[in-house]
Amino acid sequence: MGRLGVLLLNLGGPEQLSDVRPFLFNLFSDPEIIRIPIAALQKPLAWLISSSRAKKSQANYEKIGGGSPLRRITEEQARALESQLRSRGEDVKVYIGMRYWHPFTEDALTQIKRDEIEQLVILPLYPQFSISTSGSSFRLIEKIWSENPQLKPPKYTVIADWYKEPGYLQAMSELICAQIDNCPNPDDAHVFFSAHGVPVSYVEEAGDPYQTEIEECTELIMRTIGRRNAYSLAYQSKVGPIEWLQPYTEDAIVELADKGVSELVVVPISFVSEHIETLEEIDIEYREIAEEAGIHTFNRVPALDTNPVFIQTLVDLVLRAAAAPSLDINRVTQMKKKIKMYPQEKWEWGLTTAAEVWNGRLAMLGFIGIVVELISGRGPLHLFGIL
Ligand SMILES: C=CC1=C(C)c2cc3[nH]c(cc4nc(cc5[nH]c(cc1n2)c(C)c5CCC(=O)O)C(CCC(=O)O)=C4C)c(C)c3C=C
Ligand SMILES: [Fe+2]
Repeated sequence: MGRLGVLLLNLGGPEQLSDVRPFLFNLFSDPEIIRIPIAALQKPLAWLISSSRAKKSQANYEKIGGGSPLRRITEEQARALESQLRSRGEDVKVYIGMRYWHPFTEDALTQIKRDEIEQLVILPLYPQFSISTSGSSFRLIEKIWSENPQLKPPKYTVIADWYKEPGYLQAMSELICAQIDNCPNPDDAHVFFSAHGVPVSYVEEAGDPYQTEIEECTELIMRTIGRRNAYSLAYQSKVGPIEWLQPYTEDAIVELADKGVSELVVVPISFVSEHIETLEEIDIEYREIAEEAGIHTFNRVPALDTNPVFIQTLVDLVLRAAAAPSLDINRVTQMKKKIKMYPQEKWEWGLTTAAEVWNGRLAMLGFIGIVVELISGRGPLHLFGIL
């Protein structure tokens, strides 16, 4: 084997308050995050939404010290993984490719080329696959390589998901058990998984396997724990007016309290590092909701960060992937996404799926117009200088 590279994919986060707005602009410019029916409107809409959300988002980042810890933690994970792999005799370099902030995926791929990496293992730091996370990064890599084919290493393989890995399940179980044992009545503690949500349409229309993988993951973790504690799953961090996966975390907490649950062990499930949604949303907002609802013990399970069992799992994943036949991005995406209606560009006459899609797109345009007017106080035609 020639020189091995590992590319860790992650979302990225603003490092200081002035980064928040451009970070949000990058995020909302991604059609895998917010799907604008007309591509030309993606950037103007991203600008509008990021501008209107920036203040609220900045206030939240301010509460956790003025920025996201994601870059620091991902760098620590990369260093830990690299040193473990090197101690196994591998000639390896680990890179970080963030989707929406520094260090960007584009820069990582350029550096990988410069370093003459011969075999690359692409490893998303998301245990479960979603179109909006790993899927978006895979699509970006494909785009960069198709525009600049010389950046593509001679050999590469992709790890699509890894939530079934025994080491990951073990590490999560140990962290959860420690928090169960910290409860006054450990047997009565309710294990409450909170996953980052996605819009329902991602699952029902675009075929995102995310919900299925999250559900399976919680069951596997509970089986690994092997205790009789009650458990449930809810979805957090909803953005915008459309329906996201339910139940929503804030509602589920109140419902559990109404049913008499008073000791909660809260498990962030879709991400392996501390970030704004653990440090602010769970630790501050949801804790407050729980306390008001009468829950007296709210033990949040820490993220894996550089947990040694977790890092060992990443080592095993990389070595196994490097030794196995290559999986390319298109095959992985096809395997993951059972697309029912997107993209749907070919027009057919009649009551066809294409007609439905275009009806939906036109309805969405009308809806976007209303949102633009609500946010800016001016109609879209005025706003874009058309009237
Ligand atoms: C598996 C994890 C994640 C999924 C799925 C996901 C989907 C998703 N997110 C948004 C909108 C926002 N996400 C934001 C930040 C953010 N999201 C994740 C993870 C997932 N997102 C992370 C790790 C972070 C960064 C955290 C940090 O520490 O900086 C934000 C910005 C923060 C805010 O303003 O609330 C937005 C907005 C959508 C729309 C979506 C699915 C379509
Ligand atoms: Fe998100």
